[in-house]
Order: sequence, then structure tokens, then C-alpha cells
Amino acid sequence: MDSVDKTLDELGWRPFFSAQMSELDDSGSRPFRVMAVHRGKIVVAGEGGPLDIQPGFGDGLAAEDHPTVGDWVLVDSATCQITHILQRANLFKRRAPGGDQKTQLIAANVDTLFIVASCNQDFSIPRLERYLILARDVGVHPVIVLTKTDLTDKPEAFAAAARDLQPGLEVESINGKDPASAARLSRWCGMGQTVALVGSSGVGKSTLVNTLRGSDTIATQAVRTADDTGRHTTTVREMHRLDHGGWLLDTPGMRELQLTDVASGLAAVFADIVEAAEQCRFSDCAHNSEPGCAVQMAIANGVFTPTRLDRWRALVAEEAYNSASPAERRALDRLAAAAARRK
Ligand SMILES: Nc1nc2c(ncn2[C@@H]2O[C@H](COP(=O)(O)OP(=O)(O)OP(=O)(O)O)[C@@H](O)[C@H]2O)c(=O)[nH]1
Ligand SMILES: [Zn+2]
Repeated sequence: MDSVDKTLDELGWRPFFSAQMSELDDSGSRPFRVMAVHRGKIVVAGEGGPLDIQPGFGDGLAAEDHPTVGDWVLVDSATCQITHILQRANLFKRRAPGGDQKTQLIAANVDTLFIVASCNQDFSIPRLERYLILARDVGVHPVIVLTKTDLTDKPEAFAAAARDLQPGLEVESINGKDPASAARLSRWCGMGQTVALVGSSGVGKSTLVNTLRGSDTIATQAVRTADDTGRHTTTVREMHRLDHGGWLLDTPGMRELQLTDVASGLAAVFADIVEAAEQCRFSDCAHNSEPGCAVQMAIANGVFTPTRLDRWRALVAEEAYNSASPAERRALDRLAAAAARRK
């Protein structure tokens, strides 16, 4: 791992974190950043070099009170134990696979989320939209990265479609195999900046990571073991140093995040529809053919398309399902089965 002796600034230290130090009044402790979480140890980096810390902080507390990769923690200089986790700028988490709905922390304090998609038949607006919802929900700055521009004559058409997703959305088109082209992303990868990436299989995430890491390519695909869903995932969770001085947080789970508990992200990405729906005459309007439906009115006025409304409905249903308890899910399953029988 690449956490040799680094200054706090190089590691991503910000006023947001230093301001918390004065409040905590813990003069015996110093800040370190969590670089890797292994089963038996947590590796942190800070002034004075990397340290290995025994896990155990947060035992008995809620999942969110455990340290995760990207966290800033205070470490007691005498005992070498974590004394605090500083409040996070943002946090990626998910429900663990399986029925018990336990929360798993994935990554903290990410500055930029690269949402990766390729300029070919795999390009899908609904898929990009899902990742965008996630980014807005977590409160991380999203950048759409379109790869494989070298394989199309019309890269601009893909970029235009992506830019249409939300006003002001940043979109960069690159050939992920070409360092000169991938350098378009360097302004988010500079000293002290932390990036993470999401995108479906085959879009070029590993290729891009290797290009951004330059000489320091991914340590031969880490160790692969089957997780409890039977799929293969890498077991290391760590921060990788990027050529331009930033950090890449590439953890298992980051790549296959589901839409769970993302109601605020959904509302942010579909603000146009949500705002229209608030103007409907009936508060329980289904936006079909009810009188006074402001959503149908907005469609008639060209504010958004019927397809966009359909996508929003599907995502709202999916998020409700993923966020439901097992009992609520069974009820939703029964409703869906009954609806299918009526068709
Ligand atoms: N021509 C071209 N090929 C690319 C580009 N980016 C990736 N590829 C190729 O696309 C294939 C898939 O790339 P990966 O980097 O493995 O994709 P991934 O997103 O990491 O896929 P998973 O590991 O399944 O999640 C590889 O054969 C890459 O060489 C690009 O910008 N241009
Ligand atoms: Zn309506």
C-alpha cells in the first residue's frame, strides 16, 4: 500500500476536519486517515508514517460508528488506539446482502465520484441516472466519465445525452487506455483529493484506474474470494495513490451499489417532476388522467418527457422496494403478484 509518510494536506485534510479538533479537546491524540481496513487490522496514515491499529473501536456501537476507509480518526499517541472518528463529509454504505439488513460501510470522505459509462451499445441513460441519484444522495460531487471514445465516430452524441441528465452536470469523454486522454480527469485527482468510481461491468473502470495510477498499477487484481452472495469480490478495502497526487477509493461494494434509502437523491435528480407533482390538485394524484394534474400539464408543455416520468416511477418503486423491511417486501411482492394476475 502506498501510505508512506505523508503530510495531512497530502492525505486530504480540510478545515472541515481541523475545525472538529478544537471542539473535541483531545490533546493526547493526533489525526490519521484510514487507508485500509483488513480483517485483523486497520492501517492509518498521517504525520509520522503509517500505523497498524488493532480493530475494536466501535465494538458494541451502531455500524456507522465503526471506522471505514477514507475516515479521519484521532489516535491516542500513548496507546495507539482510535479515540474518535471525525464527522464525515460523506459516507457510502449499503445494506448487507442477506435478510438481516445490517449496514455495511463502504467508504467515507470522497470528494468526487466518477460515474463511468462507455460510448457503445452499453450506454444507458437510466443506469447513469441511478448512479447520479446515489451521488446526490450521498452528497458527493459527480462527474460522468465516458470511456471508449476511440471506438465511436460520434462521441459528442453520447456526451450530449449525458449532459442532458441534469443542468450543470460535468461530463468528460476519454479513451481510458490513453494517459494523455485520461489526463482530462486530473483536476479531480490532484494532491489530497479523493475519488471513487462506479459503473457497470466492462465499461473500463479497471483500465482507467490503472491509467490514472500510472506506474503504480493495481497490485495484480488483489485476492479474489467468494463473498456470501457467492459472487467474487476483492477482499482488500484500501486507498490507492494516483499519479497526480490524489487518492482512489476502490472498495468491494462500491461498484455494485444498489438504490437503498436514496429518497433525497431521487428527489434531487428528478426535481422537475417532484416540483410539478407538488402542484397537482390532489395530494394523492397518480399523475395519470386526474383533473388538475400538474405533472401531465408539465409534459404537455414540454417541461419533461413521458419517458422521464416512467423512469422516475420505476426508480421510486425500486427504491421503495430496496428500502423496505423484509415484511414490507413480502407485502409488496403479494401486491405485484396480484397486479400481474389481473393483467
Ligand atoms: N478501445 C478502448 N477500450 C477500452 C477502453 N477502456 C476499457 N477498454 C477495454 O474494455 C474492456 C473492459 O475494461 P475493464 O477496465 O476491465 O472494465 P471494468 O469496468 O473494470 O469491468 P469489471 O471489472 O467487470 O467491472 C477491456 O478489454 C479494456 O481493454 C477505452 O477507453 N477504449
Ligand atoms: Zn398529478
